Amino acid sequence: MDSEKAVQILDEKGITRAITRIAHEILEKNKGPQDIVIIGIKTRGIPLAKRIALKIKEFENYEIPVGELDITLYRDDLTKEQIDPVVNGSSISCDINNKIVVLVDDVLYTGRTARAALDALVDIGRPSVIQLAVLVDRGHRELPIRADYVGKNTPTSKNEIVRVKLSETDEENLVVIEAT
Ligand SMILES: O=P(O)(O)OC[C@H]1O[C@H](OP(=O)(O)OP(=O)(O)O)[C@H](O)[C@@H]1O
Ligand SMILES: O=c1cc[nH]c(=O)[nH]1
Repeated sequence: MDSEKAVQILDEKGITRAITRIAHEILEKNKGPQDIVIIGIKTRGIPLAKRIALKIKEFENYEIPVGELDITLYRDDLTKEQIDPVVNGSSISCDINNKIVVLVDDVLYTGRTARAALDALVDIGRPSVIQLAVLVDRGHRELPIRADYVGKNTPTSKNEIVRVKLSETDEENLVVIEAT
């Protein structure tokens, strides 16, 4: 851990256990893997989405399509001057119309990223249901958003930061809370 003030809340095994549980819960809630599309929100939602899909493949021998969503253009704090039409890193090659879309992100905090993701999704298609899976719910919602699947509920104070590190993006797997 880099910072002396950091407190580890999940190690590599804990992250894997949380992903395994979320994969089981997704299958249970939706009565199997049919018609599910998993979409990761940039940045760390994408590797988490792929890990969940891989678990479902292990359990059910069923390949769930995985997409990538860039919510940058849908942020509610984006000013007109910041809007750059070339910023669109979304990559969703499968049809999401009438599908069960499971959005995946690493941290749920104010809910503003999840809200932006909903806007981005409805511009792409009309899923039958949209669900939300997060590795960590740290509270402090500013919008009426809740997650359907939560790896770990972690009460935090507003002057803390939850930092998720994944081997795909950060070369290690852990979640820490840091004081700012
Ligand atoms: O509920 P919220 O208040 O919106 O906070 C949660 C979001 O904040 C972080 O993203 P960040 O904007 O830092 O981008 P990153 O994922 O690319 O690091 C995190 O990955 C979530 O997407
Ligand atoms: O603590 C936080 C808040 C938002 N996003 C994060 O990744 N961590």
